[in-house]
Amino acid sequence: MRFYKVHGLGNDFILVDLFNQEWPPGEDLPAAARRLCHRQFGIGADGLVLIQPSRQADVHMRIINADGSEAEMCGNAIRCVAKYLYERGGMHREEIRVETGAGVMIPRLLTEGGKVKAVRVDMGPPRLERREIPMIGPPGKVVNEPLVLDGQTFYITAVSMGNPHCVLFVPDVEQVDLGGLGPGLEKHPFFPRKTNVEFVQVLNDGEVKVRVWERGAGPTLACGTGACATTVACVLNNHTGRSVHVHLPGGTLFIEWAADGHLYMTGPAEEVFCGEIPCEQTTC
Ligand SMILES: N[C@@H](CCC[C@H](N)C(=O)O)C(=O)O
Repeated sequence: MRFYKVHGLGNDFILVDLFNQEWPPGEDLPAAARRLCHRQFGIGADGLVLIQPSRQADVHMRIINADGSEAEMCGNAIRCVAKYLYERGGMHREEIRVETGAGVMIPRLLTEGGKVKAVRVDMGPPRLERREIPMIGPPGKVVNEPLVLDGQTFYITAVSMGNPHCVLFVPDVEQVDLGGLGPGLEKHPFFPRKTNVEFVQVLNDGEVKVRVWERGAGPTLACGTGACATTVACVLNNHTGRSVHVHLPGGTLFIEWAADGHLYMTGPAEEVFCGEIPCEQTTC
């Protein structure tokens, strides 16, 4: 099977195009993702991304986290998918419709001299009702609400961008014990489908610094849906305006929560190398 190694600000993926090759019949997808994403025993990645035919859009994108769980949506992967389709998939047009577990998203290629410089994605509206996150508790939005973990109280804002996010504001992201707090918050009983976690330091009205603990992948260098959820949380807590530069360990995403209620994410996408996975190695 041919694959492409791609990343968005260091959030890296193994991209497999299933338009012209078949996923081996009977091959267990979660187990294959765990093996292929392994940093020492596999190719190494935060997730496995499959591109398949779709009935409602140009393509269907599936994202399997490094632990084998399937996510509804991935912001960094969708930019990589759009760039791949433009450059290698014969979809040489500005807008591509991508079906995801969170609905149809629309990436727009920003080109210069025929080369993709960045991708701007219509990420749709955020979902804020508690049951839509999903999160346990009474109806309503979850804005700056207390959550207790190991006897410590955190104030969280919950946002779904199709996938769940728990946003916490901190004075200094560098002081956060990501490996200590991340897993406990990800698997907190309040979140029946677990959650991604963003620690956010507000720099000014239009800039924040973020460190992410991703559901199913652990600490990553960037998270597109996380940057969108962060912007929404910032606005709901009166910390920033609606256009925010989100600085992540791997680089910066520009997020706008527009008047139409949709989030628009702009950032780069890179292809690093391609290769082939011998059939027997996809069997775990
Ligand atoms: N890195 C992604 C999100 C990937 C999925 C996430 N780990 C989940 O399980 O929801 C992004 O850029 O949005």
